[in-house]
Amino acid sequence: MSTRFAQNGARCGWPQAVLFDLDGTLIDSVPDLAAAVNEVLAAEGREPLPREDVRAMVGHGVRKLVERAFAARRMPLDGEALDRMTGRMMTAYGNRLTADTTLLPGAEALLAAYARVGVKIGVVTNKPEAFAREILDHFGLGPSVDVVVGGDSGPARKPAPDMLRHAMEEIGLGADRAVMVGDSAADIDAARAVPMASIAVRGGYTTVPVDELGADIVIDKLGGVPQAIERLKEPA
Ligand SMILES: O=C(O)COP(=O)(O)O
Ligand SMILES: [Mg+2]
Repeated sequence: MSTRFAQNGARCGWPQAVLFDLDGTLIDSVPDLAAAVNEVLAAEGREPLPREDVRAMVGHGVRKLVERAFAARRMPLDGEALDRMTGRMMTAYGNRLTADTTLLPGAEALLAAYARVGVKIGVVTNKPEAFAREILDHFGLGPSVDVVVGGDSGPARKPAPDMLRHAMEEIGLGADRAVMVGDSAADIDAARAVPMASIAVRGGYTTVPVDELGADIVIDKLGGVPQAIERLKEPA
């Protein structure tokens, strides 16, 4: 992070806030998402999906994941049937939010470092807010995070800009004071629509090649965020 922060701890300068996507950016949740969706598929007599397939289905919320999973097992769902299966998925996944989910390397240190110097931290995820909070608390990240906006918090989900704007309203700063860090098109498209600076981290759940997402900077690892932010120009 900026030496300006490191040296004097002041809350001036840029950025004053960093917004993080959750799944594929701070955590690897696919093992639990896959186990839960396979439980719901099994109850309908459907074959399980490999984790790699589920990985490509994450990022647009629980309902979208259920829709994609059933479509992949030749059982397209919509309307009430999709509502019902989404309800089952909420129960199945809610029962194992952190059974096999892991923090991605560098997540803990990064959030703690920003929190220490007074940079506001937001988590902006398409997964339900309560699930996100439970996961963050499980990994001890809750106290470092100033605002959590989930797919059911009210604002339209990413790739719409609304959740990012809402997070900045809660934080009390303009979008030009923040950077969005994410793994997929939903995150980077949302940031561009705000508009807000963005960093894409490789290795997440994107189906679009990371270099084609249109982020201001692409980095290999979460630990590279502070250096990437140094390279981003502070908005006028
Ligand atoms: O699709 C989801 O449930 C969440 O995905 P996100 O945390 O990457 O926004
Ligand atoms: Mg993600």
